[in-house]
Amino acid sequence: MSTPNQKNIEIALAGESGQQAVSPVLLAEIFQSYEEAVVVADVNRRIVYVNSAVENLFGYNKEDLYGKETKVLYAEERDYAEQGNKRFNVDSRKGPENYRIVYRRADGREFLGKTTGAVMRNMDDQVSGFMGVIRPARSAEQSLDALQKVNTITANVKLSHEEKLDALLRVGLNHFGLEIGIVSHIEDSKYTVDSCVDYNEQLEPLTVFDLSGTYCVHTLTEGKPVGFHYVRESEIKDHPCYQNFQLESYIGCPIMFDDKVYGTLNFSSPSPVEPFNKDDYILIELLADTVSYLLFKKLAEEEMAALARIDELTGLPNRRATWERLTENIEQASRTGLPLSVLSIDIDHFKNINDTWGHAGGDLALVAFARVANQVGRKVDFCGRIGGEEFVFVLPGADKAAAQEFGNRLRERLADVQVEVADKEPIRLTLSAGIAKLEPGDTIESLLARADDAMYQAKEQGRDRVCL
Ligand SMILES: Nc1nc2c(ncn2[C@@H]2O[C@H](COP(=O)(O)OP(=O)(O)OP(=O)(O)O)[C@@H](O)[C@H]2O)c(=O)[nH]1
Repeated sequence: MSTPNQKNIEIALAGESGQQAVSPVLLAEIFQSYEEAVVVADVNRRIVYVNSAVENLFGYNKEDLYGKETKVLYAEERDYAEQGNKRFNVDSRKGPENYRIVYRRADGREFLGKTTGAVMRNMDDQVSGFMGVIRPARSAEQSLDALQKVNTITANVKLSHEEKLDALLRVGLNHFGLEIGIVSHIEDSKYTVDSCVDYNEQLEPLTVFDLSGTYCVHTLTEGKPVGFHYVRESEIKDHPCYQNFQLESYIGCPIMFDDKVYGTLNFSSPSPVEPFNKDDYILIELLADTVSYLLFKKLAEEEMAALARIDELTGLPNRRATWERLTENIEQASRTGLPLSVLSIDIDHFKNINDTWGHAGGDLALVAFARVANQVGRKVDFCGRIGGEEFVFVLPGADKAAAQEFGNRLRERLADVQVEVADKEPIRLTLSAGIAKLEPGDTIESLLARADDAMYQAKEQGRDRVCL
């Protein structure tokens, strides 16, 4: 008796000559009772036959699949294309091969499948179709696959910190078959979503919850990975997280940072899942360690970047940072139309200070100037060290008169300072400053050049003064 699929298989298996290598009816009968999922496709990679195991594994009815490209079974379109290039094309001479592919079920869940695939040829040696036999990988193999992905993600220099976290969360979601992945930051009872992937697109980063309203409270109490696969059937069914969000499944692990709890890595879903096993707990611990490493790396990079912008001696913004901030201020002033003035400042007779009090004394004098500069400026003002004893003060919102008043106040405050040096008279400092106000068409260079000119005037006129 012929099955409804027989015609399709005949077409797929028969070459143009119509000669068949093996009876399609026999194939269908064998595969029907086969425990592993068998997919047969024609030369265009369209599905012509699936057995019952495919229906179970992928959650489709056979009829839904016939005529569709095998792409429908793949989680990643890229994998489908790659398989086409490698194996499932008419030029392929390779025999059966074993490989691993992430597949997607009808309900969207993904799984790793060990696959044996081959090109089928008829008696005339023409490609008559493709066949794949698929077995879901066992948990340990899936964990290994997830770990390989984690490795690839962390090693990828092209990904930003945020992209890496996003990719790691997706690895966890795929592995555990859950829908919401979160990196949380927890301080006291405040639970803040640092990063998240929510397949239902409801959760946003920076959302804040009370820790007691999340399952993570259990994770932190235990201090190790904790999982609930079916909350309704568990002892925590009265938990506020279940009452409020009906999350049936959860697996979470503390993220440790500098020997303290930073927060948690957790995955959850409104649907129950298979019970979590030992490998799952090992995997989430490794994922949490990876997140912790990424957080540490980001912090270290931020510190390095900040250090590269700070003058080591005075703690003021260095030349590079001064340029960056002044560029921002100029852009802002051009946008708002508010005035912006700068002071070019040079400490007077500094060579003499070095000669008299030594280089170390000169350094102390520079530090003393920086302290005064920080005290005199408003929050929006900033002073940068752009050379040895040369500084630039940037005053957003100040016109020339306000800048002059400010310069004189700075001069007077500096005059009050005595820099104590062991066994010597204290150092007293004066400064010469020149003011320039931002004009339309100014660049940093033209603005600072005018301020420098005014500063040289102040030097020429006898120092310890502010010139316009
Ligand atoms: N102690 C110390 N001295 C520095 C530093 N950077 C530059 N200098 C010195 O600052 C002095 C600057 O001197 P000059 O540019 O000749 O000018 P000046 O002596 O300040 O004289 P006027 O600017 O004309 O008032 C030089 O002797 C530099 O060696 C530093 O980081 N520490």
